[in-house]
Amino acid sequence: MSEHYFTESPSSEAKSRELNLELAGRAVTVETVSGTFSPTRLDLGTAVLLRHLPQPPAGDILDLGCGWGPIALHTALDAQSAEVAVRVWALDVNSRSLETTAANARRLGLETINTVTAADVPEDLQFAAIRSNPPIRIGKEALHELLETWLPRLAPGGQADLVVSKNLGADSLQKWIAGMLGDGYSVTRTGSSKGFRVLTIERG
Ligand SMILES: C[S@@+](CC[C@H](N)C(=O)[O-])C[C@H]1O[C@@H](n2cnc3c(N)ncnc32)[C@H](O)[C@@H]1O
Repeated sequence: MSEHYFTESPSSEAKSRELNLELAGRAVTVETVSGTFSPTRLDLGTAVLLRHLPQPPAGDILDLGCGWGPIALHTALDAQSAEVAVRVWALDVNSRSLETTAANARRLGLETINTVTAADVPEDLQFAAIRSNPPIRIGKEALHELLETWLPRLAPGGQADLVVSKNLGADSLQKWIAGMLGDGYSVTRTGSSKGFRVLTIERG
């Protein structure tokens, strides 16, 4: 049986490859590996999100479900160019994803990226920004649990940006997030491109 990209410890043979792409306006070469999400190219939804993201705010930024790291790498590169002090928490359940993101951060000399599992994140830490192409395929219940865990950890004034395929329920997810977070947050669709929605959550 083939493994899911969200397997904690992939057992299939790890086949690495290099991808040349542009992140935060810079031509870079990164490593990807089989057994992680979208190892052959930058995912289309992630590309939509990266084009949409504002300059990162200073502080702690969460890449929720980092895969091989495109969102964390883009954020750290963008912060470096703008001379904004960030600490990027690249979080995943998949050990191979975490190793690959860490290798990519080293390759690009980005010391602001911290690769972590949920247990490594201090309980009282709040995030100035949360960025994610969330793992819709883990199922509705698990996805809701994941978002319920992390979205309330936005700091006051913080902003989360999520990209979700329209066909995979972006509009109903937007309503569910608004209901789950309640007063004190706004949840709006701020982008729509190539079948993907960007949902932006702001904490007042
Ligand atoms: C759609 S992929 C996006 C990967 C990467 N950010 C990208 O844009 O290419 C979602 C990621 O979430 C991870 N994931 C699944 N369940 C998770 C959980 N409970 N906690 C953290 N990450 C999880 C998966 O392993 C996967 O890497």
